[in-house]
Amino acid sequence: MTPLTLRTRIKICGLTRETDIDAAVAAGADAIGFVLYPKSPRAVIAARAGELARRLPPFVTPVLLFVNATPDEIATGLAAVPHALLQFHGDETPEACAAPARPYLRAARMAPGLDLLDLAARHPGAQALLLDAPVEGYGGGGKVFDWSLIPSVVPCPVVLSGGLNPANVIDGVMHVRPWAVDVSSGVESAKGIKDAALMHRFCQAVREADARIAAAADAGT
Ligand SMILES: O=C(O)c1ccccc1NCC(=O)[C@H](O)[C@H](O)COP(=O)(O)O
Repeated sequence: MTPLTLRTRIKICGLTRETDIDAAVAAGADAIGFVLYPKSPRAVIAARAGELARRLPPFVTPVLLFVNATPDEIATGLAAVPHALLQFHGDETPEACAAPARPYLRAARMAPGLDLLDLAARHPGAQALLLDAPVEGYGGGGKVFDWSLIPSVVPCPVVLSGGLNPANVIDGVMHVRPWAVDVSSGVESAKGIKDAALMHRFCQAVREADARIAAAADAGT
């Protein structure tokens, strides 16, 4: 998807506790997602996202995830976490995603028939497309989608998501070569409760995939 990446970025999503933030950062996460969708079992309110985001060190990006939120709800989230990247995970139109005039990720539910190139064209302002499995409740369902649905060339960075875990993320990175990976369920002990050991293993597995890709490039294969 993306030209050879030396280091696949890692986003861990759906954190609700300080201890999980610390463990995710220690494991090597580049971005931390806060779910501002009240129907999610991982939901936090904006003020809580602000508290948790203040714990992040420099160069670890907070991401605010919305599902069909109102402009007021998005503004409230941004007031609490002013430097956040936005993630739109619902049925938002391109105009709604662009309206806050902030960098954003557009989630795509990867079902047969989805035209990813058309989606990318309709979201010229998206920093990346986040490819997720189609699940009930919009996301965070821990389901893997068929990676062969991804076109060989996508004209923007791709975040591979949906059912990743320490056991399958090497395959995912090597198959898709995404700019970044995103995980929630696969590093949890319960919904919204992250497991430090699983986060560590997940990040190590991504680094292993990067090393294998670099070795293959060196070998000219
Ligand atoms: O986490 C949720 O509950 C959620 C609810 C509604 C929309 C999106 C949601 N989460 C999205 C994510 O956590 C990730 O961006 C991604 O989909 C990975 O989820 P998972 O398959 O659980 O690893």
